[in-house]
Amino acid sequence: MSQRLRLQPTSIDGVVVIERQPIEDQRGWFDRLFCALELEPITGGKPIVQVNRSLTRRRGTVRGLHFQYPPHAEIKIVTCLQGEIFDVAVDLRAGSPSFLGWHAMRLSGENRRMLVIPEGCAHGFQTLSDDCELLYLHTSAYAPAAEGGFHPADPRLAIPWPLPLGDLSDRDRTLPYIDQGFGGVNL
Ligand SMILES: Cc1cn([C@H]2C[C@H](O)[C@@H](COP(=O)(O)OP(=O)(O)O[C@H]3O[C@@H](C)C(=O)[C@@H](O)[C@H]3O)O2)c(=O)[nH]c1=O
Repeated sequence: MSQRLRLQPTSIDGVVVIERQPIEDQRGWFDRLFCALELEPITGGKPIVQVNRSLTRRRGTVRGLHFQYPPHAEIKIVTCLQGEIFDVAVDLRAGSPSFLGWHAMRLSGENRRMLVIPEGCAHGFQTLSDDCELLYLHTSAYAPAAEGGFHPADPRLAIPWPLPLGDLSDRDRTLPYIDQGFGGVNL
């Protein structure tokens, strides 16, 4: 089977960039978004159990930083189908050598990059254009009672959002900063 998904590690264990290699001909293109076999090194064979899509209308909007606590911890594969975002994965895993470290990069409909957010890591993004459409693949179903989150402007993380923080949801506006006593997520 042809490889269409190229995996590139980052400095954070488990945070992986997936570069899609679409097939083009005179009609247009054919673009593989997921392949259980090619992505087995990432999912460890865990099935994708939910697929979600979101639209964010305004440039500068921030969503996040969100994660789910065990037993609903999830691997999340994030794709920007339309527009451009600044996407961030934050390592919250207890005992991780990169605890509270983060990886940030631009994802867009044009660059066809996807970011893998492993279990125990938070995810957030800022839209760099209007009308950004995202697609998420999840290894765990949405479990509101297991949701965790930290404020995107957390001073300990100091994430360099490219634009002033625009629209935030009511929930995200009230997310806490990381407490000094936070020991991380135990998986
Ligand atoms: C995340 C989620 C939300 N919802 C509901 C709850 C709420 O009424 C509405 C909007 O939810 P939120 O405000 O949490 O949506 P949003 O702030 O876009 O949440 C998302 O943020 C990014 C950063 C992620 O990584 C996603 O996994 C998810 O947490 O949709 C679901 O039904 N299923 C879901 O999986």
